[in-house]
Amino acid sequence: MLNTPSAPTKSKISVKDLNFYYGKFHALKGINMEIPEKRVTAFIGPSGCGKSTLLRIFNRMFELYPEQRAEGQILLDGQNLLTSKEDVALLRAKVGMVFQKPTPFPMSIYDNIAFGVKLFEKLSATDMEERVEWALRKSALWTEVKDKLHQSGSSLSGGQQQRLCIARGIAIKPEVLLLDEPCSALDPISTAKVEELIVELKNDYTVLIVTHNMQQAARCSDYTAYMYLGDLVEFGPTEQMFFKPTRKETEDYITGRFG
Ligand SMILES: Nc1ncnc2c1ncn2[C@@H]1O[C@H](COP(=O)(O)OP(=O)(O)OP(=O)(O)O)[C@@H](O)[C@H]1O
Repeated sequence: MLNTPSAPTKSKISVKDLNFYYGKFHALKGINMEIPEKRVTAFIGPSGCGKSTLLRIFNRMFELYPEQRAEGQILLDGQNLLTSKEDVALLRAKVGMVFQKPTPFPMSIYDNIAFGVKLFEKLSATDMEERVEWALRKSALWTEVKDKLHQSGSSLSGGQQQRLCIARGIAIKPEVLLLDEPCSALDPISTAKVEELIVELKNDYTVLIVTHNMQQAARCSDYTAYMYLGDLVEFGPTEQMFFKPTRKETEDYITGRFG
């Protein structure tokens, strides 16, 4: 069953004439798109088309590397985050990211979540306990870990670790959550749990997900962007992209005739 976006929603992120370079390599070419608020937008396309590159621009991750350069505008609620003077740590509190491989910090389950919250908020011990429980419940992990909050995060299974990373990401209450192939290291049961969670998260967050798994894009996303060789080929409601794409290239990719 494909998702049909419910009521239309306002744009959370506007991408305008975005070009991106790794040194001289032109990796993203004139991308324009409006990413809807409180919806799940999936980025699909063959390996190397620029999906992860685009995702990492949304929280300025690329700035860690001096040879990487973005031109154009990315407006988050109207503010260009590429030129904003805002501290990058504050941007990353608003735009959280979860990576392909689960990356729990080498500390307890509880501290994995409390650590990031402490950077941005001064909470009493009781409020912190509530926040940790809230994030773990939202991430569908609470019942599995509530009796072992002080055990190491790395003692959890891969799927539980990934849900812990999602809990850590949402505990600081971001507005946007970036998920870069969050299920690629997970078994089918854990994948199903994370997918359910993604659908749940859009009640509160704008979710952007890079995935190689077309069924996953179809199951979880409201909007889908198909990319190829640094171009955004087509972007629209997921149902339309899967059943009535306007571009032949999209249809070929989605039906597996690509390549
Ligand atoms: N650090 C880098 N330096 C130079 N080129 C890079 C770098 N990272 C990515 N690229 C190139 O940029 C292009 C886009 O890569 P990107 O990782 O964004 O693609 P992708 O669609 O996410 O691929 P995949 O699905 O395989 O993860 C590719 O041609 C890649 O080789």
